[in-house]
Amino acid sequence: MSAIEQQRLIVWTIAGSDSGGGAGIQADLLTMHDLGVHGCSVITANTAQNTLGVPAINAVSDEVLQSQLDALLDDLKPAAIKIGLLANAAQVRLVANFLRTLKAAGNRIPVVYDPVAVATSGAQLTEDSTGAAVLTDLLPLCDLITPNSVELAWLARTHVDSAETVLKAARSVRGNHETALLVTGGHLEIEPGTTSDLLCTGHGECASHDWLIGKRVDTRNAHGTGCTLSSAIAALLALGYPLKDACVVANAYVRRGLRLASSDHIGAGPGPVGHCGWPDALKDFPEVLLAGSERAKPFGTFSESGAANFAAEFAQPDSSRLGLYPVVDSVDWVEKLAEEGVRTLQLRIKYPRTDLREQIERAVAIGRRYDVRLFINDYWQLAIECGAYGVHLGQEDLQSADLKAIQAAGLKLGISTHGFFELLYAYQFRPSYLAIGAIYATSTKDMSGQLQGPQKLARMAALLPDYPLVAIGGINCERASVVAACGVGSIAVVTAITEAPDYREAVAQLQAVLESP
Ligand SMILES: Cc1ncc(COP(=O)(O)OP(=O)(O)O)c(N)n1
Ligand SMILES: Cc1ncsc1CCOP(=O)(O)O
Ligand SMILES: [Mg+2]
Repeated sequence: MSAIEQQRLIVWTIAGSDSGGGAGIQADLLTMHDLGVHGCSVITANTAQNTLGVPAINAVSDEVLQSQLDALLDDLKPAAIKIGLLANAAQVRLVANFLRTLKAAGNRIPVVYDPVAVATSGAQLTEDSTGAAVLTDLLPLCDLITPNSVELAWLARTHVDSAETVLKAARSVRGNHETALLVTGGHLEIEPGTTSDLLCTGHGECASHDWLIGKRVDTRNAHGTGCTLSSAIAALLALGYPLKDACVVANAYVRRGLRLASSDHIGAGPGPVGHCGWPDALKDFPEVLLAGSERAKPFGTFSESGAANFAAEFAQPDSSRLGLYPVVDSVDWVEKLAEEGVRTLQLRIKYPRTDLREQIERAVAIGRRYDVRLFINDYWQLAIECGAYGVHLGQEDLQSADLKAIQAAGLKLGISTHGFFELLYAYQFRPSYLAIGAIYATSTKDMSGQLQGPQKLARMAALLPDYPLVAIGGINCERASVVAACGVGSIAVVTAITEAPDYREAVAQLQAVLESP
């Protein structure tokens, strides 16, 4: 392969063919192509179907299924696997054996299983005994399974008709496995006018769940949404997106397809969801439900203690472009950079001494003198007491900090985010700015597993074009113009200034990049 050829990642779909072209293998390959990966197909059944129903399933034999898997493994190794319709328990066991062998050989390939059991038309697509085989053989080998509420009820052998019963059934299906579970909510309406997907992740003490709420798209063209969602997640996992990010981006991809294909007419029945490219509009993305908000009540996740500290809609800064934003660890640096005309600064003290309050007071006084937007990292109580311009908090601080007190004191609030899921989560607080990082590898802080890169940054920034956004992590004078072109109005740096041979020169260069039109 020459240096300019780029290897396209391969994603397999092990699923049924939909002769109507709306779901199954056909939807999967369209999705994978749309998201920039190469899709390979392993057909489990040649379903005869159109937009009105499914006259026949036509499962392939075990030999036919195995031969496709073996052929692909010889030459087209996957970066992720999506599994859809498995027509009977024997197919479940065959695919499970195949995955087990792959894993035993040391392959770490993400597997997403969409347990297709019942078509939107109501047609049963798999044999009854399949469910039990899924739970014992296949589920433990998957990273994520994505049932809709009907499929969840089928797997859990229970009735699912409310937030509470969805959560209970999801927990019973997951059992003690690490497999994450995303229950798609198209069939249930927990909050009027919306769809709610339940995402269960983590394991043991770290198990948690999130509700993803999206505006319901009024369309009958929803055929193939489950297949499209799961293959989009597989494609995104192959591309290196973390699971929660892959789930919210795939959710948006499907809702974009529903919105843009809503007026299509294909067949006499419900037509297929569209495959309409990367989701770049915030309106297609779900909102992440916050436990402290009133809205969480019908979902059973409302917590009185969370609500006591909860606030949203923080004071906006005087400009949505905060410009060059050095993050420094001493009052001396605050003063030197204020003297250079830097207008946004953060005091980030990770090893506090006994005179922490005094340091913050001095920094605040300098900030006032030079008209600097001075943010204090972590120490929100001292920031309030000393009258700082604002506070910068990490995701984990959002549970413990008293957001009501920060808001009541009129302080601005900046929140760190690392990817799409956290961006959507933090946006629910409507902070004064959202920071996105780490853009590049950095020696200042361990950010392994949280690197975004400029393409992802640009995709995130496109969702909030007018919102104050700050990029941070590994940014230096050479990289600053690429980062600024991603659509952020501010760049936060530590070492690009504190370790520069001439910090004045670094400030001037970085400011020039941010101020150029
Ligand atoms: C502008 C900006 N963005 C991100 C961070 C990181 O904050 P946090 O997640 O709280 O981590 P620590 O800085 O506390 O290690 C930041 N400080 N500033
Ligand atoms: C505090 C922080 N948060 C995310 S990356 C980072 C460090 C940025 O430092 P540098 O600009 O030296 O890479
Ligand atoms: Mg912090």
